[in-house]
Amino acid sequence: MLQKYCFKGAPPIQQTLAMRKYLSFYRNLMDSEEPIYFAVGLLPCYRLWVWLGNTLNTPPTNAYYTWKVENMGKKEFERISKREVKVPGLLIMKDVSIAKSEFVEGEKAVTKLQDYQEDPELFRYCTLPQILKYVECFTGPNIMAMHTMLINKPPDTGVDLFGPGKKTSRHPMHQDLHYFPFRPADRIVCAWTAMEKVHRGNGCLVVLPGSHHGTLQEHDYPEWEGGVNKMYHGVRNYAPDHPRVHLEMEKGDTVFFHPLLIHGSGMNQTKGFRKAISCHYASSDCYYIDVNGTTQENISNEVKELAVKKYGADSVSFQDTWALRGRLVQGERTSM
Ligand SMILES: CCCCCCCCCCCCCCCCC(=O)SCCNC(=O)CCNC(=O)[C@H](O)C(C)(C)COP(=O)(O)OP(=O)(O)OC[C@H]1O[C@@H](n2cnc3c(N)ncnc32)[C@H](O)[C@@H]1OP(=O)(O)O
Ligand SMILES: O=C(O)CCC(=O)C(=O)O
Repeated sequence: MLQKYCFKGAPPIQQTLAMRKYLSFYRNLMDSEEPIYFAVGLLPCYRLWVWLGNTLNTPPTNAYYTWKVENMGKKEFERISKREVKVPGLLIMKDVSIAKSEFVEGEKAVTKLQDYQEDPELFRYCTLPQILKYVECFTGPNIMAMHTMLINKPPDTGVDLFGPGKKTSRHPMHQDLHYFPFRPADRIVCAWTAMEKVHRGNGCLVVLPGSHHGTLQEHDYPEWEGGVNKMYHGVRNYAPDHPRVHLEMEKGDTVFFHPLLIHGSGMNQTKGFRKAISCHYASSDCYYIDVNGTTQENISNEVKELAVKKYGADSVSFQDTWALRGRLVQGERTSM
């Protein structure tokens, strides 16, 4: 640990007055109060680390970078999964293999948090200047965060609760534009950040390089033996011999990609959960399109059905579901 945080050794570490006061506060609390007060006393600190992690401008070269990444997002994910906080509009998704199971609970039951725009802790990711600086290159200065996800890809090894290796942790190859009723595509970009090391073993992203120069393809559910997650549509036809790149990434690495890029992710063959956080951004100067009669009609119908079921919103259009969830993160909300 000393090495990780660039200390030369233990001897030079001295207790300062501030450290002494801080530690004696907790000792007194523990010695003189009921244990519950100690837990309550720790709360400000629990929130402070996360705030510091999000606020400090700590680049990957800084000794505290790992500490910062560890304090961003993961704690909030835990609290949401345990239902300690309730976030308006948030969809908590279970993997199809356990969707009907009562026996998997907490973090292990959560494959994805979707639409975290009302959770200040997680949404801070979408406002990070380190991310927006690159996003702006694609969107221009008026930036909307349109779609937010924290993905917790579950193990698919068949050795634990997830059944006999049904491969449902895979994400079929798709183009994100299939889900979006707004254009132009060149003003939309996804930022996807690894919350831990991602590699082929735990299901990193797989991309077909150059495919973003093509057009939007027809998408539908792939015919997978073990079942497919709801709304996980895949591109119907793509050349199976198209070169592929597996994006192996370190914790904290971010990839930015075009909404026409054909991509997906593999099965998680480890016993751990592979976490990543992402946001789809669009220029607020983009405009909505009517997808009726196009290849996007199938997903539009599914999303509207979900909006009716969840919110009883029977007159909501596909475009409205996006306008309601989009949040301005920079500049002016001109059109979207
Ligand atoms: C303001 C209105 C907002 C409307 C919300 C719109 C969401 C739109 C999604 C857009 C995605 C854009 C993505 C672009 C980027 C590319 C991608 O990420 S592609 C993948 C996109 N798809 C998803 O992300 C799907 C996300 N999941 C969900 O939305 C939900 O978790 C859900 C699958 C719809 C289920 O949620 P919920 O209805 O809350 O679940 P339950 O009440 O527990 O169960 C209901 C019913 O559904 C079955 N079920 C649950 N989970 C799954 C699953 N993973 N796969 C299949 N079926 C599932 C469950 O068993 C219940 O079935 P029953 O028969 O009714 O008992
Ligand atoms: O994180 C993953 O496994 C896949 C995510 C993805 O394909 C997407 O965000 O469009």
